[in-house]
Amino acid sequence: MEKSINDLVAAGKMLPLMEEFYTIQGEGYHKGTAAYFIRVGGCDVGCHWCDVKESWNADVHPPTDVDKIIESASVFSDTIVVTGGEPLTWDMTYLTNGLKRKGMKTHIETSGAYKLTGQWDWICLSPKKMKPPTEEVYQKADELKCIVYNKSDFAFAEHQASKVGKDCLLYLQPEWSKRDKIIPLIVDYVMENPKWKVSLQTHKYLNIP
Ligand SMILES: C[S@@+](CC[C@H](N)C(=O)[O-])C[C@H]1O[C@@H](n2cnc3c(N)ncnc32)[C@H](O)[C@@H]1O
Ligand SMILES: Nc1nc2[nH]cc(C(=O)O)c2c(=O)[nH]1
Ligand code: SF4
Ligand SMILES: [Mg+2]
Repeated sequence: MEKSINDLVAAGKMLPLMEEFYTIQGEGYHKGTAAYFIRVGGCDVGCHWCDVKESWNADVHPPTDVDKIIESASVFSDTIVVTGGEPLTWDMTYLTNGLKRKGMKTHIETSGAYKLTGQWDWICLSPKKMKPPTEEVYQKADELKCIVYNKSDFAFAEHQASKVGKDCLLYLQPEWSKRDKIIPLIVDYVMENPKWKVSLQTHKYLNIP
């Protein structure tokens, strides 16, 4: 029994599901768009400021039938955001094939630290110093969303921006706990470097998930 669940997880037919919720995409280019979020557990990137540390340990999130996840996701809206945890810890092929068959638009929030799997209409790449993205994901990213926690993150963001495709949108997002200090720096930076745009975690201001 144990083994067969592990096999199904390895095949991407079951995933450790942390939560699913219908909300408004709060961040980046699609901010303001109603979307159904699928949050998959498991991440070992280890960002010290991560706002969903409860997602890290996959073992506490029940392996869930991906067919059931697809069924519940397609009820609410046609935009599905897969996040985590780090969704690319797992094989996203089966999940996204199922969502595409239902006519859904598939979006992913990822650090890009692991092999890109799945069929995506929108890839939000949020690179982390601890475990940088794989080379292949840079050219596939639709938006690059760099988190700014301190001044040195601007240089990291510029280096990441040098690796993405020419049409990739560039966002700087303040780390939430440091927002009062960082927002003024981001504002100045974007005015001086207008290829960047500001992204805020607007769902936290709206008091929604
Ligand atoms: C929780 S992560 C999950 C997806 C994936 N592991 C990743 O990091 O992209 C979702 C998004 O929230 C951002 N994020 C996480 N904690 C944050 C914080 N404290 N302040 C601002 N953004 C944060 C991440 O950089 C990422 O863009
Ligand atoms: N509303 C809302 N928008 C989001 N955009 C990215 C999120 C994430 O945690 O991946 C997120 C989230 O947790 N909630
Ligand atoms: S990669 Fe994403 S989920 Fe993992 S620790 Fe960093 S912000 Fe959190
Ligand atoms: Mg979030």
